[in-house]
Amino acid sequence: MDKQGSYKLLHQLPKVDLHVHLDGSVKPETLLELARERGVRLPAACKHTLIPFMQVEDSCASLKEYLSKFDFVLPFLQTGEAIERVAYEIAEQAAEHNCRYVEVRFAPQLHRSMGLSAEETIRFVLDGLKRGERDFGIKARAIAICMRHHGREDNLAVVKAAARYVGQGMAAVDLAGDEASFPPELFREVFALSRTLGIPVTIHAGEAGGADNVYEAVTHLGAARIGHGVRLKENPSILEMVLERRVPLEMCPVSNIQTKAVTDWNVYPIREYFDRGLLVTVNTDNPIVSGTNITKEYEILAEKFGFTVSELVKLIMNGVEAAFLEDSEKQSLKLDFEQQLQALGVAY
Ligand SMILES: O=c1[nH]cnc2c1ncn2[C@@H]1O[C@H](CO)[C@@H](O)[C@H]1O
Ligand SMILES: [Zn+2]
Repeated sequence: MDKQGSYKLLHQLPKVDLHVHLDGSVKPETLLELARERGVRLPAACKHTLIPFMQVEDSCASLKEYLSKFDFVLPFLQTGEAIERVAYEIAEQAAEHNCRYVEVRFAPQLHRSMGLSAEETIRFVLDGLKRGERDFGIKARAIAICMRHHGREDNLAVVKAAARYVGQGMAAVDLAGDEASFPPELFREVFALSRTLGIPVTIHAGEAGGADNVYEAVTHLGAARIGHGVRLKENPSILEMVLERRVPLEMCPVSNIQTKAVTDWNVYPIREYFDRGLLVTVNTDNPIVSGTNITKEYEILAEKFGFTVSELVKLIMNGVEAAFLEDSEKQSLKLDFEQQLQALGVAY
């Protein structure tokens, strides 16, 4: 199939995105409006010239440098209206790529400088996602993030607030931020609370830290999924454990190259993981910061790693399987995907 034909098919395939950050997905045109409403002048006046301030450069040397990009947008994501809108627009952006199910993650404590409580931030994000579900015909859930550089109290408060919204659109809790400086063992108490309160856990691990962090996340923090897990290959016995326990990996190819989780595409282990039978899923992480979208992620995998259409569909269905959804909801999502694949004439 030619390049255009294959992009078209990848675009049409029903997809999921299990790992997308709210503050990494703000459209430049939206940021311009949010700044105007607040009476703040941005360093660029149109969406094209604003992009370089929001998007990471090819020269990005580390996760830490990548994370500095978020400082630019966060000041404008401090009101209920702003975060409701951005959540809604993520549902819209997902639907534009036939992404039928999306789990949007955000850190409540990063949206409180104008007085919102953690619970209020959650309510506004859930409202935006529900409005998006109605208007764009997709399914959306939220994940609340604890930040590695935040204190124990702040993170415990996130878990408590999130647990109150389980069953109302809140799917799980996560740990994000600077992995190299804050290893997962510092957060045992925080995620013990999530187990007590019965909210599922996913942890960013094996991105800016080694495979040991994946081990810690699964065995001590109770992670049911791992964000990225790129560096899992550094320890074959930990890889074996992840395989045996069938812990899905939320891989985000474009972001993983930018943050230097690996040095280059030729050592990106996604093909190796897939062939070993790991439950690899494909996600965007931060569409605007990374300059990506879910179709592009699959296109890169087809181009660089020779994934066939049926292998790409397997990756997609891994994502459906790994979704933080009730069994009955997952079954109906599966059915929806099978019908769409059949209509596209794609074998599954
Ligand atoms: O790939 C990542 N690894 C670790 N942390 C991340 C990544 N992408 C975004 N964030 C962090 O999560 C916060 C809440 O969404 C963002 O502000 C950013 O600091
Ligand atoms: Zn992430």
